[in-house]
Amino acid sequence: MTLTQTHSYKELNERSVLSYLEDKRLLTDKEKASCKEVGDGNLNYVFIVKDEVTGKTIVAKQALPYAKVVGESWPLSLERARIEASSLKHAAKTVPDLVPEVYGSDEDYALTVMEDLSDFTILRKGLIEGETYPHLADHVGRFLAQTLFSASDEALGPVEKKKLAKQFINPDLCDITEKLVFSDPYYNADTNSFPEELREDVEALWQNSGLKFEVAKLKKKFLTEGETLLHGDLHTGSIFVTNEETKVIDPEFAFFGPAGFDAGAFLANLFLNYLAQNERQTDEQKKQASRQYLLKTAVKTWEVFEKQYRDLLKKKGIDEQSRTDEYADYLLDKIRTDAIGFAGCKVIRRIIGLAHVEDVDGIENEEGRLRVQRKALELGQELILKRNTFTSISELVTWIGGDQS
Ligand SMILES: Nc1ncnc2c1ncn2[C@@H]1O[C@H](COP(=O)(O)OP(=O)(O)O)[C@@H](O)[C@H]1O
Ligand SMILES: CSC[C@H]1O[C@H](OP(=O)(O)O)[C@H](O)[C@@H]1O
Repeated sequence: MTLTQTHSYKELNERSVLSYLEDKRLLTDKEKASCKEVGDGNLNYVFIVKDEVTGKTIVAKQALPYAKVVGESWPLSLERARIEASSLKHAAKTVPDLVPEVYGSDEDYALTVMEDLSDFTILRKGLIEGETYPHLADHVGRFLAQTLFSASDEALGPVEKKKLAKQFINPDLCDITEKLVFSDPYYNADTNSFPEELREDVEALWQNSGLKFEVAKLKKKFLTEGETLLHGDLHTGSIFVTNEETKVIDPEFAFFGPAGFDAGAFLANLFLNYLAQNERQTDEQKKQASRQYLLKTAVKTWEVFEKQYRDLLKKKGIDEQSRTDEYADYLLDKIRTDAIGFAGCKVIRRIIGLAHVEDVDGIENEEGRLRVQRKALELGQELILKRNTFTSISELVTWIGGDQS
């Protein structure tokens, strides 16, 4: 549903969002409702609203005209709210069970009203606690296969694909990724944030011209290869989980980019948690169990993705060229190699760049935290430099398990 657009943008708060929702008939009576802002992300407000008359809860997410984490000095287009709502609706066509239902969106207010997932846990938080989720790999593998295939040239044909791509031109948010993932961590940028103790390691990375050349190639892919519609920021803070279900949220970075980017982001965040568990978990058995789970999840996610993507190409590929086994081999090799390289960039940005992850930064023991940060920098660089040498994610994970203990 498109909510009637008769107003200009206003930043909402816990009171005014209730008036707004009552006005749009998404709430019975604002006097019999409660609201809490719970946004812990870098960019937006997230209001959880309870209608005390019906007992139902909904979520209203509003984009701010600037990056919340930085402040008004970093202006950002409100377009991202439309892109997020459109992306969720697009994903719902193929994986309705893996995204929150969108009840309405309002472009003027940069607002999306959606299903409340408060009964779920943010995957990053669960993994930090050493939790495991039996269906996660199946669900994320299916999410990747279905969403990446459904917007590709092979599924839509070039004309329909370009028409869809027009709706997901996302310059501001792509610019954030271009800077924070592919540029700033590789020189002495103001946005960077790392402890002084890491300076030597970071400066060595800045001196590594071979590495920087490979990052430049990966950045070029991100800038120019509009293969399919991406989530654009598929880290473990963008995934809600229970033991049975998985929901992918927060696709405001969606755009047409290289197909390996989302898998790379997901793998990078599993690997960061894997490294962090070494210092977080004191019980040796539990440590091994959770680390094994993380590596197995990486492998299984890829296997599910690859099998389903191959099936989709074969059954739904638009022309004969895209239905051959040779073409599937070629495409999946490319996606895997790119994904490993992007994973490396995503690991490095979380150590050197502006936005860090709780998995690592939340390690209380400073020496332990620095050990993990150094391991992550090593791993990130190896992923980028060796991305062409791995013939499967299973081979990559075996190497990580043996080398990066
Ligand atoms: N549909 C939802 N149901 C319940 N909580 C949500 C929902 N969407 C977001 N949240 C909460 O808000 C937080 C920030 O949401 P997110 O979409 O990641 O915002 P941002 O774009 O600012 O990163 C999430 O970590 C989660 O705690
Ligand atoms: C200035 S935005 C930094 C960072 O935040 C985004 O993540 P999220 O919205 O999930 O908090 C994205 O990863 C950006 O690179």
